[in-house]
Amino acid sequence: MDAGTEPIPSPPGLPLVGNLRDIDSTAPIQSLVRLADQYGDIYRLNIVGRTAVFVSSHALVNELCDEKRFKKNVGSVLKQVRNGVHDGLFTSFGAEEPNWGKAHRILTPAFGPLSIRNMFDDMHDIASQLTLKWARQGPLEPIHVTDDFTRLALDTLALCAMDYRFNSFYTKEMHPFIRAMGGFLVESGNRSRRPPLPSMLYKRADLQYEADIATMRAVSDGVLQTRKQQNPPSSRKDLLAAMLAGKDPRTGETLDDDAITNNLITFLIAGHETTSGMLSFALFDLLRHLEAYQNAQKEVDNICGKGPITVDMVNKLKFVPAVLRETLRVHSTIPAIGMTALKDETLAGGKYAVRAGEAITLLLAKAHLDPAVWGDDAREFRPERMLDDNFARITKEHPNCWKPFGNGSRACIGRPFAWQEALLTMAMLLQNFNFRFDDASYQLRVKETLTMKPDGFFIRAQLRNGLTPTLLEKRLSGSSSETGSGNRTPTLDKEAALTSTTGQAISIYYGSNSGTCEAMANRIAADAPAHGFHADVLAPLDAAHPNLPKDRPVIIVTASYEGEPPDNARLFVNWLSSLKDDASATKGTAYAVFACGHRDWAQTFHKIPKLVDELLEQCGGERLVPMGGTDAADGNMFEDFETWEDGVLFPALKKKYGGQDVEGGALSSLTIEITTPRASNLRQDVREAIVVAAYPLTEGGSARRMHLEIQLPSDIKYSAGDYLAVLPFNRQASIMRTMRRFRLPWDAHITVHAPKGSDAQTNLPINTPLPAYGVLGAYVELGQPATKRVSFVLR
Ligand code: HEM
Ligand SMILES: Cc1cc2nc3c(=O)[nH]c(=O)nc-3n(C[C@H](O)[C@H](O)[C@H](O)COP(=O)(O)O)c2cc1C
Repeated sequence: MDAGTEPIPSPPGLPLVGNLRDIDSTAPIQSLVRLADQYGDIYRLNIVGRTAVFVSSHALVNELCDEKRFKKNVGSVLKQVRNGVHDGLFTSFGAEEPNWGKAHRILTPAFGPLSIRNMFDDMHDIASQLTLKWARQGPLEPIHVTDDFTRLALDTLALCAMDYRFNSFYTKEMHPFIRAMGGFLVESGNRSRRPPLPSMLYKRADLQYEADIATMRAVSDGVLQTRKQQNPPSSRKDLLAAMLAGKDPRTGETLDDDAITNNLITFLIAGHETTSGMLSFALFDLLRHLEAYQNAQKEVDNICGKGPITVDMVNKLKFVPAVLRETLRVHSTIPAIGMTALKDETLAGGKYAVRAGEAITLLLAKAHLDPAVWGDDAREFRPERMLDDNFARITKEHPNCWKPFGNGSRACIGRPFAWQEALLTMAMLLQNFNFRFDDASYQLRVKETLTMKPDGFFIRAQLRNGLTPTLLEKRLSGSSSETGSGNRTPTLDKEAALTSTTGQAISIYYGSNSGTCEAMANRIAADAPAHGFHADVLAPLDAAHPNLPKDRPVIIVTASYEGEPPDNARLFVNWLSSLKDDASATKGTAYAVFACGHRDWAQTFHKIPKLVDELLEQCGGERLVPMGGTDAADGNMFEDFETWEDGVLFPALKKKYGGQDVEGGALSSLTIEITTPRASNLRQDVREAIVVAAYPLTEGGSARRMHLEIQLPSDIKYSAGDYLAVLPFNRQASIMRTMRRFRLPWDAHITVHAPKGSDAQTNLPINTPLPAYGVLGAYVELGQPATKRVSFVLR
């Protein structure tokens, strides 16, 4: 013990095994929380000769979140998980392993707001599968909530990460990968608790363990190699694509195949139980708190109505996110995180000593209930306290009081992914069902594996408002137009934006890891000509160091990451910070700053843009307009940005530099071309005509005959004997039936390949992917009875 410190309380232990028997191996976290109730906010255990410290008050957790003094500890279970995924992001020892930094920098953009938004359609696909399953099972069937949410989380991850379908909702048997991963995780836990007995005793378990690892790696590697060999290369923008194409901005290196496989498996491991646990607890909490349930459902009804749910709707929800935050506070699915001191340290103002390298566990399951932060009703589920403003206030007043996604540089990279998926799923379920407990007397039991989840929790789901499974299917599948391109934020072509040279020049810089600020900077450049300006520079902020233009206005759009600059703004921010005592260093530079951030990073919200804005003024620059800003949590980033651009930035620039609005001056790389590919797939001498009148000639009972008047193109004449072809336009019900028959998801695309070298005589579009819905709707005849040969092929 260090001089002047007190001993850390410790339960009495037994010889050799120490406190091993104080811990129930099937529910270790619950044992640790009970020990905290008994021994206080900090205690030390001795487990078979190794000591570990456990803390559970907010004050101590806050102290331990200081990454200058402490770092993540890869504990005994994670060390075992390393057998399967080596130095993948979750299990890596951190900065000391180069692959961690490399993967972290390459993958951060892939989890940025734009990328996650673009995954919405895939998430919608899998959430629809879950919703339809529950609808088709009917209200009498008990639903094993956690199992189905695990299917959802795994299938969503596999589809969004690597375009792979486990199809867990369609098969009774689990996919071999999922079976292997389950076995691998359970055995990793078992191995971490094994008494030190000869390895012969574990031979069978060890063999199975090795086989499970081999299965997981073979599946991931297969997906990776298939993608690499795809010709023409895949145009998908998923996590695998980011890993294959991404270059580390610091070293210029790429990830090798091994690192890609490690991280693909890591995402599946890190993301499935955590997300499934959060959703399961959220549904449990809502069912136990009917007022909150009704509020959440009312909000979903108001925002999403009865139609297909879009990403913009999900981003407008306020109460449902509060439900998820409160769920993660009361039931952290990762209930503890491990830290260790970088050097010998004292805690609580010098009261307790801990040694460098000693395991310190932050018991979030208890710290999240600290009355010092959350008040006397800390144990109660009250989503209202987590509504945006309150949440921002509490997390600002009590830094690090809500840590379900971990800490600092080792915090969860998949958080925005899990958040969007969970909000969409909750919204879709509340929109379409009323839920009740299968057993009204169910008392929450918590099952501990690597994460926490409700045990034996069953519900029943009744479709709302007279919906039937068939109607529901239509409602869900009607979403293609709303959730397709309309959700994507247009990116503008940089070169096009820089071609204009008329009007006053402006220089535009961005600090951006995942593309949002860059897209906004592009937008300013593209819009400038319409206001009588042109962009002569459009570049990352680092390009502006160590010289900022003084002869033209400078516009800066930047984000922050854990309070640090984005990767392409580090040099600039360092340089600017070094000038802070020189009141004339940026004299003559007129500037405007726009800030992107996320208020969940309460301590460092907009930190870098604010710093840049202040430093530029401090060093003699001229602030043209007050800093503008937006919060990714609100989901209106581009709306906020446009309001600032049109209402503040350009008016101020025009006032100072005399720019004039130019009609038609706006540049956009997006142009619209309307084509009728069906017509162009016909023979060249075939033309389309218009039906101008159609009415029945017969009355009910007799065979139906129609009078049709057809207007030909003006340069075409019809002679008796000329062909008139009627092209199909199939009913929605027939199209949907066909899609079901072939198990096509609503957003499937079809490419019809002609045999190489053949001159295929067909009206079908060849070698180009088209939505299956369109092909079945307008290219093939579904109304005719199938011929014998067709029936034979379909059998
Ligand atoms: C509600 C859902 C989730 C929760 C509560 C959660 C929680 C956490 C926590 C607490 C950590 C830090 C662990 C530690 O300090 O040892 C973490 C790290 C991580 N999570 Fe998540 N997670 C969730 C979803 C996801 C998803 C969906 C993915 C993948 C798409 C993911 C990928 C990761 C990775 C790769 C790390 C390691 C990051 C690093 O150290 O660089 N997580 N997560
Ligand atoms: C790992 C991580 C850390 C973040 N840290 C902060 C932060 O400290 N302060 C803040 O305001 N926003 C923070 N954000 C939010 C981003 O700044 C925000 O999403 C921004 O729009 C990203 O811009 P970009 O896409 O141009 O990189 C963080 C986001 C991530 C993924």
